[in-house]
Amino acid sequence: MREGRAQFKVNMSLQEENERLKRRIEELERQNNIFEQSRSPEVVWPLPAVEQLSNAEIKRFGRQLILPDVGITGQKKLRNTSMLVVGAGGLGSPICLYLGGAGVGRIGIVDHDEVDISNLHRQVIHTENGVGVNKAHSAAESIRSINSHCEVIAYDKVLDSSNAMDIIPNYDIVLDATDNVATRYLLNDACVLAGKPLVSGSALRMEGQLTTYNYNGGPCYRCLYPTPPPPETVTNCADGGVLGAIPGVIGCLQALQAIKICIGLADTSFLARDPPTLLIFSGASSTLFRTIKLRKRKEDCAVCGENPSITELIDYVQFCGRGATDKDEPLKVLEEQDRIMVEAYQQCLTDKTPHMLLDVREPVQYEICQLPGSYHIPLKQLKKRIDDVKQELESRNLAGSDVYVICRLGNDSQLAVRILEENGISAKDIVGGLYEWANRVDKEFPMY
Ligand SMILES: Nc1ncnc2c1ncn2[C@@H]1O[C@H](COP(=O)(O)OP(=O)(O)OP(=O)(O)O)[C@@H](O)[C@H]1O
Ligand SMILES: [Zn+2]
Repeated sequence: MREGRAQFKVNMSLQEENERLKRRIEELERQNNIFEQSRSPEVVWPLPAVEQLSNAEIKRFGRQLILPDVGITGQKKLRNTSMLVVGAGGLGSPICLYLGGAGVGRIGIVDHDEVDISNLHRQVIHTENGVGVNKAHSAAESIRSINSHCEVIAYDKVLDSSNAMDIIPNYDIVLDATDNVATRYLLNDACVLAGKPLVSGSALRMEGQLTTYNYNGGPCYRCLYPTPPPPETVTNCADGGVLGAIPGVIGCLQALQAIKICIGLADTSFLARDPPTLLIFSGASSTLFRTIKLRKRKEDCAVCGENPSITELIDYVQFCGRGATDKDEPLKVLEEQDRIMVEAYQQCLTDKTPHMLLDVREPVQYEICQLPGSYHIPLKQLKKRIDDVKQELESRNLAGSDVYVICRLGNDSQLAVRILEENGISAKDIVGGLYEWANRVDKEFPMY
């Protein structure tokens, strides 16, 4: 018996070692790929400077060239500048289209993800034909079809601590078009270390924000936000929704800001004022735009301060409690015993196990689809409406029975279970929510 257990332990540690080595090989292959890419014979580093614009370029950029703010000098600067766009999603789409169209000489695009049909309402650089294609490659193709003179380099990988310093120092201006906190800190630190301005945007629901970090002696992201928010308080487009035109507006402004930095117009822009400014866009309000002054660079900032404690990239997944590919890493705030799989919940239904199903999605989502018999209270109202839950349990003759909690992806439902348990109601989370239900139990269930 004991021998069997010892053998089991040996097998486990061999298996773990095997997994670790596999991960290491993958990591080395990834780094090697980037190295190969940056050394590929067609790509010359740094971007070779062009002294004169060709007749074809003068014709193509005529409408832009006659602007006194641009002129031949500005157009040549664009031609001789390389910009890195991280994220080819809602923000990255207009950024890439306008930078490519404007005549930026070299554009690098980083994105590990593939185009999904639910991206197309806002990620306008991709098409239905591109569904399933890596977004960096899909965006690169679109730019090339708009401006074949633009040199586009697609990096079909996650930008992380292992590769950021191989990529970022090669570019003049960096644009953050990503959607997660870990990448925001990574980009910030990498841009400070490499001395690059970072044009940063964000968009969610009907709102967007824009600012430029590490530019003109201004603050970096860490000067303003030294510590990341708790992972469970961060919402992304998949959870919160977004109207397509919102990242459209912010992405266009990011492209404009990068162009202004490049041609030397940004110093007179409100975004480079002293103190620097954050632009807030509220798509639902009548005024649309407002600006707020940001604090100046912090002398004791951990990365851009006088005596920085961060002098190389750190582990941002650990620092933020959540990674860049948050789709693959659902929140995990509960212990196993407080959660059940969708198949087990289906079994509860078959066995008629006494329980109440609580759906904690927003009303607008609940209207789209719901499981029969579910009781609905949005997560935001749950704390105030605990008595309603208790009354509903009583009116269904279920007092003391478990409450099973469901949401769309299985994140909010975990937070709801915590609230219920804190209030003396026995509750369990349905892992992966309706998404997993639709995937594994009922293929006909509509998913959005
Ligand atoms: N560290 C990273 N490296 C490479 N690409 C990244 C990184 N972090 C985020 N991205 C990319 O940034 C893009 C952000 O796009 P967007 O905010 O529109 O969300 P999405 O992930 O495409 O959409 P949804 O959340 O609706 O599925 C995504 O394509 C994502 O893959
Ligand atoms: Zn700083």
